[in-house]
Amino acid sequence: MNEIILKITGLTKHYGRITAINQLDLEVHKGSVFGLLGPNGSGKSTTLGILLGVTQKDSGEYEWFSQKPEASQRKKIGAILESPTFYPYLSGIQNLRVVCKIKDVHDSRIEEVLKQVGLFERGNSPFKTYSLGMKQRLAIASALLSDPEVLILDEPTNGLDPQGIAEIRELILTIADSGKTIILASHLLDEVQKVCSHFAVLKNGKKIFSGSVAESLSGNDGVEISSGDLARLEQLAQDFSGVKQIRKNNLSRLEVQFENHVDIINFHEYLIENGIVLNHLAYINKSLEKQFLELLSA
Ligand SMILES: Nc1ncnc2c1ncn2[C@@H]1O[C@H](COP(=O)(O)OP(=O)(O)OP(=O)(O)O)[C@@H](O)[C@H]1O
Repeated sequence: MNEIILKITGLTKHYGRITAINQLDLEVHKGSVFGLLGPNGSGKSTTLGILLGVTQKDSGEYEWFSQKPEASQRKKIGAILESPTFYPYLSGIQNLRVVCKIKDVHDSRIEEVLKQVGLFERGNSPFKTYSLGMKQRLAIASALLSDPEVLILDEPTNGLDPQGIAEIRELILTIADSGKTIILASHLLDEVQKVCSHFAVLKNGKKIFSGSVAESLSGNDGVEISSGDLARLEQLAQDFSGVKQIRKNNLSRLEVQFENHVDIINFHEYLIENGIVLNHLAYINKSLEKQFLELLSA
């Protein structure tokens, strides 16, 4: 996952007095599912628009595949920025034929992409009979026609019902498994948490955080423990080096925070060696949501 697919440096865009993107730096690595997370108006769509060459930047640079932007790269990037317009009376297959002509892609790709998005059985039905989720899947199929290395999606589950949302998220993961790099903009933390491997948080056009989702989720916030002899447990916890903080909560359990997560295992072994058997042990995990809200309110 070390190859850099996209590198953005100091990207800035103003709309009159509004700074839509402010000195944005980002790196997206091959094979990752990268989430651009931020509330409405934080600059996600503007960023994607610039990266696709449909919006002019004011300053800063970006490189796709370690090269300065040029038209030929667009073939390697599939994108859905807004709901694409399909002909309502034409079938899925006929609509994709139109896209093939525009993109100069051979028709033989249609069967493959329809299978990929799970629409093969409905390929001959008119577009207007598709559910919203199916329409979105056809849009993704259309973006996949040129077999791009990168797929860019702006709010891919907007307006879908829970089943449609689950299907699209599943599809994104399947596409990522096939080796493509995916960049998606979303204001939904839950979405980023469920499908992305890495993410950056934008606020007023500025990047206020970037990192791996797994690392952010495994943020060691400690454990909640209790035992028959709480006083002894507390004493042992105080004596253990690596314990940052101990607090008795309103369930008469101890919440113990550590300097780093390796210490949790060591800590448990240490308690057993000292004759303490825990009757409760639960990890306390600060959710990504809490971290996200903290970041945005900072
Ligand atoms: N064409 C435009 N003209 C003027 N201002 C714009 C234009 N496009 C975006 N903006 C402004 O730039 C800022 C960033 O907007 P952008 O659409 O990139 O954010 P976003 O994070 O994608 O939000 P949303 O999810 O609401 O689309 C906002 O303040 C928005 O009002």
